[in-house]
Amino acid sequence: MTTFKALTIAGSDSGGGAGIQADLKTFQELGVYGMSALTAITAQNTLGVQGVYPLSVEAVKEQMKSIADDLSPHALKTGMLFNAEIISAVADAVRIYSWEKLIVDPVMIAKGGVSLLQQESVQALIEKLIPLSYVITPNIPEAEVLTGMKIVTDEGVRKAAMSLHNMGAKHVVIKGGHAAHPDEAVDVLFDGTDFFEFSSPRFQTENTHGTGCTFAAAITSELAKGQSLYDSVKTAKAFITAAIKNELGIGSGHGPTNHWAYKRTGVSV
Ligand SMILES: Nc1ncnc2c1ncn2[C@@H]1O[C@H](COP(=O)(O)OP(=O)(O)O)[C@@H](O)[C@H]1O
Ligand SMILES: Cc1ncc(COP(=O)(O)OP(=O)(O)O)c(N)n1
Repeated sequence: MTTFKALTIAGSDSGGGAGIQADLKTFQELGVYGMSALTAITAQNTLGVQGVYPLSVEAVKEQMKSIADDLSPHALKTGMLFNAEIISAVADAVRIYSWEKLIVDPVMIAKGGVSLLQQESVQALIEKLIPLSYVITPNIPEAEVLTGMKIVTDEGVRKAAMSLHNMGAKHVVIKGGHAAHPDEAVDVLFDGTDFFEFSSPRFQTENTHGTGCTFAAAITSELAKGQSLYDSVKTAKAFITAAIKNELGIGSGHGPTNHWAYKRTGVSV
């Protein structure tokens, strides 16, 4: 039996709802062996981010080398990368180690407004990492920063997806958590030719901390297992919908999602 392996290159969320912790919980729930290369440590809880401590680029490089030397991943995702030096090191590693199926979740700002990516590093993301990506998974504000477009309509989402594809991303998934639809949360996949929509009811809840990380990690897990991108996004949408719907209700701010829910309850969308 093959053991499918996935790697997350991201920051630590001490509160366990987002970042590396969300990614590893998702990999585990979806039956994939999870590995991590930490880029930064955040002191964080459901109330916000209290501290950000980036690791040295050498520390990030060494973790990636250790993994490459022994435990080659079937797919990998990036989350919080924090600065241009780390972005460059990750892009180099993807090329040097011939890592395929790179999912770039272009994390920029945490819910409370704290920056998880230095503003001047956006260009490095565009020039170095996006062209290597198999899928990029921005939310709407991230897609706006990357494309320079203001996105207010469904047509705007599609134009931004085309623009990200033109930047070199093989596929684009624009997440709809921040869209204007009052009743639905709609994510849009663009494969360079066609658009596909994945929709769920929009839940009225404050407990959506880490939804973006979890959704991208679920796509990564399914791609690691060899599923098609369409099926991977479909499963990821069901996973995140179950995780939001069955909220844990912990913490007094924006609570984390429920990573157990998909396997325990199952949700088909
Ligand atoms: N209130 C909600 N109800 C249902 N699904 C949601 C809700 N908020 C976000 N989602 C879903 O969670 C995933 C992450 O979306 P989004 O919130 O846009 O990302 P991010 O956490 O990066 O800002 C997407 O699949 C989105 O459709
Ligand atoms: C360490 C770390 N990485 C990423 C995030 C952002 O997570 P996201 O899934 O976009 O969720 P919110 O921050 O919007 O709740 C993070 N907060 N911390």
